[in-house]
Amino acid sequence: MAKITVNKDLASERAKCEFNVEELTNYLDGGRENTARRRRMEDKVLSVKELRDEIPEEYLSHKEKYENAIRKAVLFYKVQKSLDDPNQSDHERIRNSYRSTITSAIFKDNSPLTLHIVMFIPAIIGQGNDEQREYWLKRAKNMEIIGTYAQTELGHGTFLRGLETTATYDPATEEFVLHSPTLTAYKWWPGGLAHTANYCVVMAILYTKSKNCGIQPFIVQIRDEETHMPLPGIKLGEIGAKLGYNTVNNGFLGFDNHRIPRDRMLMRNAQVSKDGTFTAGANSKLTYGTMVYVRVLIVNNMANLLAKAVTIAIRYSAVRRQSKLKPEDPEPQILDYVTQQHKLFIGIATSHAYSRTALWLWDHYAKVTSELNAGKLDNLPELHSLACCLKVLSSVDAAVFVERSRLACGGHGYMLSSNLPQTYGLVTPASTFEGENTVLLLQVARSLVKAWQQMLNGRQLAPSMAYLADQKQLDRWDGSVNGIIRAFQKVARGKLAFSVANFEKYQKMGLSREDAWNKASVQLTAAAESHGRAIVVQVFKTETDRIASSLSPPLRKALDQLVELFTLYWALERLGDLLLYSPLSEVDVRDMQARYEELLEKIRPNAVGLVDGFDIRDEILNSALGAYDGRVYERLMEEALKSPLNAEPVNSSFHKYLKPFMQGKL
Ligand SMILES: CCCCC/C=C\C/C=C\C/C=C\C/C=C\C/C=C\CC/C=C/C(=O)SCCNC(=O)CCNC(=O)[C@H](O)C(C)(C)COP(=O)(O)OP(=O)(O)OC[C@H]1O[C@@H](n2cnc3c(N)ncnc32)[C@H](O)[C@@H]1OP(=O)(O)O
Ligand SMILES: Cc1cc2nc3c(=O)[nH]c(=O)nc-3n(C[C@H](O)[C@H](O)[C@H](O)COP(=O)(O)OP(=O)(O)OC[C@H]3O[C@@H](n4cnc5c(N)ncnc54)[C@H](O)[C@@H]3O)c2cc1C
Repeated sequence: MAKITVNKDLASERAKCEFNVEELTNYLDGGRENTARRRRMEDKVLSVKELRDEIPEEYLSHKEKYENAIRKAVLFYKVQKSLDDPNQSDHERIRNSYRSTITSAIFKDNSPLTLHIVMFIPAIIGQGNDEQREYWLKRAKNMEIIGTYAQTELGHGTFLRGLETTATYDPATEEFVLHSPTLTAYKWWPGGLAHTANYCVVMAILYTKSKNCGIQPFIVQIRDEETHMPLPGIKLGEIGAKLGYNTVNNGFLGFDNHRIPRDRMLMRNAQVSKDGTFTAGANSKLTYGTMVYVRVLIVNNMANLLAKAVTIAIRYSAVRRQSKLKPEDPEPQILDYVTQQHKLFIGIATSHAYSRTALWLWDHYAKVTSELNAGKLDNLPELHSLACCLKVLSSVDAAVFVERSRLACGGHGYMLSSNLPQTYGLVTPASTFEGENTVLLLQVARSLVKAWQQMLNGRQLAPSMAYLADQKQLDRWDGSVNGIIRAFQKVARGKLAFSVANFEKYQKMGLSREDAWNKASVQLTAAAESHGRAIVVQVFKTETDRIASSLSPPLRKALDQLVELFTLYWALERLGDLLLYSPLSEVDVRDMQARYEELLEKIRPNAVGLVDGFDIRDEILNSALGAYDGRVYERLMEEALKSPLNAEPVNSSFHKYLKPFMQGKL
């Protein structure tokens, strides 16, 4: 194997690291064996030469990008399938894949098969009855059919009860008639819908016996299995170029009285019998289950994407030298500027916070799902609320800290060859998809207001909200991490109390419940956000304490520093709230600021080790700035030379336009 020459600054950073990087990687993977398994899988995928791009994706046309993505998606799927362990349960498979970022080595802008894996298959699992699962899952898992999840319409994404696509049952033929009565009823957005999928799960308003029976899922064939032509009564196309996700093939779909057999309604929850009788499910919101599942997965996806961005930015900051700290000294590494540490170390801590939270949430999701399967629905509302608030916080924080990582790389962060803009393109839509963030915060607020009323009635609260009933005053600020967590809970409680009071006040003033809710909604969403912050900080601390207890002291210390940094960062960001709702004094604030700065200094020697610990290979980072060897300038030039404009010394436009223009002939 060729010896790698590592940039000397990066090499000396690695020499400084106080803990064993491999131990950190094993900790993140959940054990040495998991690290080994992940690496074996990466080796195997990366050994397939055809999965690499010869021409960087960004220089392909829109159509070429899609065709290239499909070529790779098919090959990638086959390689992955050959590595699949059939003895793993779905729960284990997903948990074990939480640290896998290998998809990024193949697609800078995501795969056109994403929705098949992430939503079509899970929708069949969650919404199909046993018979339907038996038939459709086999076909979907073998890739005999490719599907997507078609819910959003041109006119409605958030408000599901406002969807316009109808599925009207015709007992004479025992069929549903799918119809898009208006332009705004067209399905719009589903990934893979345009030219990839031949089936989809369509969410439509069911009408039977002339009654609206709410939104139900239908499995609908949209293209011929042989020719791939759209079926009669189906209008299909692609929605066009976007900020990111350009290889995901998002599409539109309209129905012109398209008929499907009765057994294509996914009937795990609600059913329509042959004569058109509708039987409702135990809870109509079980129909929304696929979204809950993806919201849970998004938390982890955000942690991984942020780990990528911050790895690139930290390594670059160790290599990049700029300006002067002291006139007599050489230019320092930009990582020595405390402002740079302030921009980036929080990204490392945040990725850790959400990867721990994501695993905790996934286990909680699996527990509640098995209860739901046994007909016990009590914990569904809390799961919905948790999935909403953690999806919101993880997507917001990831977008902010990925963009901050990009800005921290100066001009070079603007280059696509840094892979930071594309990474931002992958995180930012997560604030919109699977439930727009404000809307989800309002769902969380709704559950908090309900909990508040339950508390006043002396009823027990769900575990994640139990702190609301804690009436004890926080009479002394002790500044410890646990003390700050309690203070965050007091903030959430105080903001909730304030918004409930306002909500009630507006109603007493004569506003309807709905108008009062709308008027109080800025405060309500703020309370929901604070509730989420309190949960993330607490889960990060307790899960780190629980899992890291057996680690070596130096690694344990480094992880504790990240927990403390994360806690202090948010305390300082939310000073106004803490001053309002906790016994924080000016002296305490100054103390926290000093501790925060000390922490930056303590983390500084470990910064490169911490991102090396994420163990994200160069092929996955796909970045001229972030590669392990730190050959930043050489890679930037190598990538620049790949620009098609550099293939010839004079471009033909010179002769056609510039020269005549400059000579006054045009
Ligand atoms: C099988 C193998 C899989 C392997 C996978 C492994 C790895 C995958 C690898 C990588 C991928 C990882 C992660 C994924 C990353 C990226 C994702 C990729 C692509 C994303 C593509 C995007 C897809 C989409 O966006 S799909 C469309 C999503 N759309 C939405 O989310 C719409 C949002 N709107 C709503 O949810 C609802 O309209 C609403 C806002 C909740 C309101 O609904 P409504 O009916 O009006 O209810 P309300 O009246 O407000 O409330 C009534 C009552 O119901 C309760 N409620 C609401 N929702 C739920 C729910 N979901 N569950 C339970 N309860 C719910 C609500 O609280 C209220 O209760 P109350 O009356 O008691 O107060
Ligand atoms: C990259 C990407 C991929 C997607 N993939 C899919 C897919 O595969 N399948 C699919 O079905 N959909 C998909 N979607 C669609 C996505 O789920 C919707 O965009 C999302 O649910 C938001 O709906 P909307 O676009 O209608 O926004 P809107 O609901 O119109 O939101 C616009 C604004 O109105 C505000 N607003 C709306 N309702 C309220 C309210 N009740 N209270 C306060 N404010 C409100 C929002 O906060 C926001 O500021 C995808 C979207 C993106 C960006």
